[in-house]
Amino acid sequence: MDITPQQTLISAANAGYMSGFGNGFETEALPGALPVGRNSPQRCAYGLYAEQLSGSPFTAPRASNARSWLYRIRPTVAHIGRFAPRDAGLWRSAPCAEETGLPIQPLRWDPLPIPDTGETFLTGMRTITTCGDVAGQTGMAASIALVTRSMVDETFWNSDAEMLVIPQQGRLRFRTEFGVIEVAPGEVAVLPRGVKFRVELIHEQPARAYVCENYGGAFTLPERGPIGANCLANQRDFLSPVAAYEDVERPQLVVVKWGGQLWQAEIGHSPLDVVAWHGNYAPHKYDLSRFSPVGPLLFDHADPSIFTVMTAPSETPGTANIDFVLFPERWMVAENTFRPPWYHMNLMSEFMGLILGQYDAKPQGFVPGGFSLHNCMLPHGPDAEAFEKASTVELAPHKLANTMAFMLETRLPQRVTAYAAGVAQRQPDYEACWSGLVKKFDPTRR
Ligand SMILES: O=C(O)Cc1cc(O)ccc1O
Ligand SMILES: [Fe+2]
Repeated sequence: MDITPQQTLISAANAGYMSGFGNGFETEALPGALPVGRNSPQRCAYGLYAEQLSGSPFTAPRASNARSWLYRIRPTVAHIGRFAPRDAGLWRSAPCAEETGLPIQPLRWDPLPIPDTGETFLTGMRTITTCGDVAGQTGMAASIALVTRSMVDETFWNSDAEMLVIPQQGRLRFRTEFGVIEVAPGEVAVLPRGVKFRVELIHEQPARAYVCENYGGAFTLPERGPIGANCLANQRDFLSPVAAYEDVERPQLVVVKWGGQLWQAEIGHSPLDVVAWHGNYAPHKYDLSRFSPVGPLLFDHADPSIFTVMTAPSETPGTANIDFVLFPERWMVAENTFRPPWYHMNLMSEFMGLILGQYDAKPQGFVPGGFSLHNCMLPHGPDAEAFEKASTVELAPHKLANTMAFMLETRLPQRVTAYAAGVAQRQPDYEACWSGLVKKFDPTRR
């Protein structure tokens, strides 16, 4: 693990992970820093302050109750000065009813280019869609982060949302108050609401990442139903970091997203000062290649919900605020079946991205780093080329290799930002991909 010259990392254990989704972890960077058998001793070891971070109401049912205890050099109240508003650039939050002039239609974009300017994870955020309302703790935003430089002497927390980061190019290091997480394309990181972090590039290679802000209840693993205890995303493959802290005294910027706006304050020390922590509210990462897909073994195309990696439920059973769905490498074996996605319209609103390779329903035009939006009750499905091929090909077992697409599916219609509507990478003629679907009907031929 690299230590940038600006950092003064005191603890040695800064690149380790602990396994398990939502486990009750405990980890300490100095021996004996964690109190034993209690949370709030009269005096903590090493002169640390005890602080609780609650990701759910105290009274939430056990299955969704999330909190951690942090033992830190200074409590968070000592990490904030007087906050002043900060320009959010192209970062937007719901409700965001910008005038776009776009008619309703499926939309698709080419990858946004990595800029020449120095952009951090915060300044490089470009929001594409929003839905719901941050103040109502419902809905989400889909953004692309274009990162060309590391954050230095700057930390951030998001009071509005849990953040799911899906790198597509370049690697990212999240120095969080819980420890260090590194992710590469093919992996994802989840930063729970309120967790402080700084984002660095690895070897200063620029990065492009899809970012989902979940304004609602936290992502969890989907129920497995008849699938049983194994396959899909397995608990043990989710990794949370071991404790690592900075004892740094120099000017720092603290940036907070709160109420759909950015705020910043200057302080004199690093807020990433947690020496030990325990609990089940913590950032984590997941390697998408660990997802074990389950699908139709004989005929037909199952609903894409079989590929749900994580789900953020709403109050209505089975109606997710967000489903994070992966279309991974897999064998296609169904007999006498049109194997790609069927044509359909849907209550849910679908934002899709492509991490690598090619997506079977859209062999052309949907390229790695690109994204599409199939909104509530708007038609979509395979393009004409995919239809032609899939309805004439000889059906042998076939491996869909070199492919990794994902979908953020939300119950709420997504609104496109003015930036995304106007950006040069929006494909003005996306719907033309279906224009070759000509009438084949012939009542005299079965
Ligand atoms: O390609 C898409 O748009 C996503 C999608 C995948 C699938 O397997 C079924 C329906 C669907 O919309
Ligand atoms: Fe769909």
